[in-house]
Amino acid sequence: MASAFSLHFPFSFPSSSSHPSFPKLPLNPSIVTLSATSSRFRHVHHSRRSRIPAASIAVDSPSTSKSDGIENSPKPLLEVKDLTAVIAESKRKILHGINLVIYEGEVHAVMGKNGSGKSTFSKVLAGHPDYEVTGGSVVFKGENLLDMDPEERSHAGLFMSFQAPVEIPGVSNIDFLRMSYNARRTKQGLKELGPIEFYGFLSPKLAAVNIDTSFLDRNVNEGFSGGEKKRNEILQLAVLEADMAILDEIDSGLDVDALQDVAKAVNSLSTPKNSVLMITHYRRLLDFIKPKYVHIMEDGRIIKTGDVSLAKQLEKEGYKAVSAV
Ligand SMILES: Nc1ncnc2c1ncn2[C@@H]1O[C@H](COP(=O)(O)OP(=O)(O)OP(=O)(O)O)[C@@H](O)[C@H]1O
Repeated sequence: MASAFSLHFPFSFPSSSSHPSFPKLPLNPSIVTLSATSSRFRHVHHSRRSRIPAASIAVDSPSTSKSDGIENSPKPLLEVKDLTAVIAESKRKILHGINLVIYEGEVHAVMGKNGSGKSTFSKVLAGHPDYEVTGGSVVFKGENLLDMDPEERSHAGLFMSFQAPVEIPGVSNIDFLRMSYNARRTKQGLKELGPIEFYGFLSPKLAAVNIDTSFLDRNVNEGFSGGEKKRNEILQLAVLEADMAILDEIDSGLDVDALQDVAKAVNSLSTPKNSVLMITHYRRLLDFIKPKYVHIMEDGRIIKTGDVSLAKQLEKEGYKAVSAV
């Protein structure tokens, strides 16, 4: 389902980054929207401030290859256990118990029929206020993600790219990127970068994503084509150096060249420490960004996990070949 974040965008931002009333800047436009609407979300979780130790989560799925106890072996980055969620307004149950563990350095893909709950899953991870978590747990970098508001999730290193990136009238792309970047640096106890230093940091990233410098002075996503918005999302990801990128249909609406650019940029950001969870309908994306695991979602659950051959089977035989019903 297409995200309606842009329709709900409630802020009217000042036209300049130097405006004094712009104190808390979340780390991407989607998160801006989420933060602005997250009071209901906070209610749902009653601000439980418990920190669930990672060790308490043991998910038995093919994607949960256990750490071998060697000091430098990959650590789990995201651990989702029996996650259930409903639509806040109607209480309709959408997620029926998701189990998934993603280790550092891993790329996972989630595929599934329209309406199977893929976007809902990603939005629940982002803390979208349209959904209430009704059960289960999500641990990110050893901390209880469900206790964090959307902005905190973003500061913690979670990046979400949504199907329909939001537009932010009155805020230039470069101001937005710099403020977002500095907000995370501040959280990390690092000194903010001034405009010139930031431009030096940004320039190679523009080249990697193949975005023209003229996009920096335009308002965030305003008037951008679908493909330009997706590239811009990846530019944000590159700037924020997130630990975990959740990319919801990053391939939709992209021409072949744009798809390759975006994929190349995502791949260039990959390190042994960060991970990607991508939602897609098409195997062609997996030719460019190669996942270690492909998960099939059906009716709000992961019903099957395999490697990329699962996506090939889907393409040939359709979802009936893997359906649980
Ligand atoms: N905010 C909402 N309000 C009402 N219904 C919703 C909302 N969010 C999700 N749904 C419903 O939940 C179900 C799962 O939607 P979701 O967008 O997660 O599916 P999806 O697997 O991402 O689909 P697609 O492949 O078409 O993008 C759908 O029936 C959808 O209509």
